[in-house]
Amino acid sequence: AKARHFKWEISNMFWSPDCEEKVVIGINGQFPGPTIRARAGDTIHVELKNALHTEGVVIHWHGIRQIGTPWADGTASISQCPINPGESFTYRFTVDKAGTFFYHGHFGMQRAAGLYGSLIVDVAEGEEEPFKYDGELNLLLSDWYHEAVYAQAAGLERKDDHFQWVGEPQTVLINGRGQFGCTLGDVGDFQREIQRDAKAAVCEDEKKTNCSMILRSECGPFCRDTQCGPVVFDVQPGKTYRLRIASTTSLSALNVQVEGHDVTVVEADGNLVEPFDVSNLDIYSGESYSVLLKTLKEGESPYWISVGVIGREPKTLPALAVLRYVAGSTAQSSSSSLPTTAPPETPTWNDVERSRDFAKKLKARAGAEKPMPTNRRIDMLNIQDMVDGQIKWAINHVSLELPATPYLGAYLYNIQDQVFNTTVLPDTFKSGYDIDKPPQEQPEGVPTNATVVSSQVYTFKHGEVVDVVLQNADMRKDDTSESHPWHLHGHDFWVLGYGKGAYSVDATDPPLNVEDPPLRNTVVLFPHGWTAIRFVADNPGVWAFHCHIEPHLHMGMGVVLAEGMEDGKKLEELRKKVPKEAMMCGKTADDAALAARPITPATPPPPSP
Ligand SMILES: O=C1O[C@H]([C@@H](O)CO)C(O)=C1O
Repeated sequence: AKARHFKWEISNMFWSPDCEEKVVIGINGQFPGPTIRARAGDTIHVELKNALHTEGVVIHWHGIRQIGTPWADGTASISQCPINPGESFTYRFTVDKAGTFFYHGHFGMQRAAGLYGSLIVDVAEGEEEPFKYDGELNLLLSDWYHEAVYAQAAGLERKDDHFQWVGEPQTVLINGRGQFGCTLGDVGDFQREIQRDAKAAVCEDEKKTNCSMILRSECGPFCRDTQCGPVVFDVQPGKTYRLRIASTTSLSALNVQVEGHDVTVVEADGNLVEPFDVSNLDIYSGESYSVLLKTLKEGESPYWISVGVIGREPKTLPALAVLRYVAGSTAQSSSSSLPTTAPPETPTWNDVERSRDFAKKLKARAGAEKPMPTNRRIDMLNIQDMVDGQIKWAINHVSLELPATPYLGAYLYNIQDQVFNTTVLPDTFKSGYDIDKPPQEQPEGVPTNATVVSSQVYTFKHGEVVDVVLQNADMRKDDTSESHPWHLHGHDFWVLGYGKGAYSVDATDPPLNVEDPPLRNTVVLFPHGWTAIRFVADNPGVWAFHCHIEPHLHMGMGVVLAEGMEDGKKLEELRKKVPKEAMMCGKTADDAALAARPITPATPPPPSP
């Protein structure tokens, strides 16, 4: 295993992800940030300088479990203090297993501002994947808003009738590239409508070399070498490629299709799955997949890779990339043509049955460890409710509000009650809650508008095996319910099942899958349904578990899990390992400073004459 060192500077910069110039948060002048590539067992050292002038920053390593390094999880207010403008912080953690991951900002809505990149871990030296491939293509998917995240956040916080939802994104991006209001391929009426409304973009410098990729005249041209030029993947015929696909969208659920090619799913969230073939793949924010694609014979024309919105009524054009066949070793093919075919159509956005069927196809790869029996079940009712004039998302009627001091620091210095509300969160919600009614219209006996904003946590003894049943319900509007991708920090979990309506132990049909459930770190909760997962609380730390939709988390849709914090000895060990700079804020600032001070007494001042 190796130590891999990276030096990053994070700053605001002008960029044109979709041909419209805006400000993004970049790393070392790049958007998306640089790809981290490592092998399982390696240690990653990222020395990060915050060159933003007006806000702190943290980076979360999505899907990395941070075993024994909870302070490196990169969640502001939970695992560390934000790194102040001008200051540096070094993340040090082990990537313990192979897989397709990514990293992103986890303070405010910085992920939606473009702070993300890929993190790819290969198997350890000398080890092999149980499948073979000749090459890799990497697709980091995201969505992009023209409105600055500060305006988005402020809109979500407005009171009463002034609440301003972020709406659908302007553009879907593949590897940080997209074309606003414009599509490279021939499209249907709905898409033409969106296109007509939007401004056509032009190549930044048409005379630049390599501007060979002239696209549809009504909205182009786009040069391949501009920031919004389409992604073109060159492939050779008769080979197998591993497509690594990860989604760090702020809002959108996506569906990915490669025209003319079925793919075989082999990995989900860094875990091997029993291979299965699909013609298209759903991916929610926070998820990642690897699929194998077999290329066709020589002389094929180019094909579209299409990434469209599902789950919410789309107002955003599908993103398109090109799969270009090049013969033999002439990788720099002169061919500049786009596919002449119509891009594959995205499945109907609200076909939940189709999406649920896809989700249910995922099973652990044969031979994987089976889950152990559970000790505890927590039901988590997901609702949207009004609190003091603000629209909030809440779990069991508690909407998460993060404290100024990191929870982890509060435990390390034993000052929990100075930092957050220490009343533990309830393991269930009031029986009789009608999930088919909005919170303000609950039947008698069930509290209405009972939601509070709070910093409370769930606590777990080391080694507890915990089932969580996420329960979806009506939003504030009757008969409406949305899908939510839930992401757990610090662990993978088994996905035991998905169901419709209200969860009930007796009526669970089919029963929960404890035979071959897939391990994941993100799972979708479908509209008006439930999702059951199981995890082992064997990684002492304080971890977030939340909806990965950026505006929903901002509206309180998450919970905090304090795990193994009851063991004084373990806490003592942990305290010695945590970099003090991680806790130099809020109520832990003094303790951390004290602990960092050298034992040797300061030199006494010279005696006055
Ligand atoms: O949190 C949300 O708010 C809006 C809507 O419910 C209120 O305008 C929406 O679609 C969300 O997902």
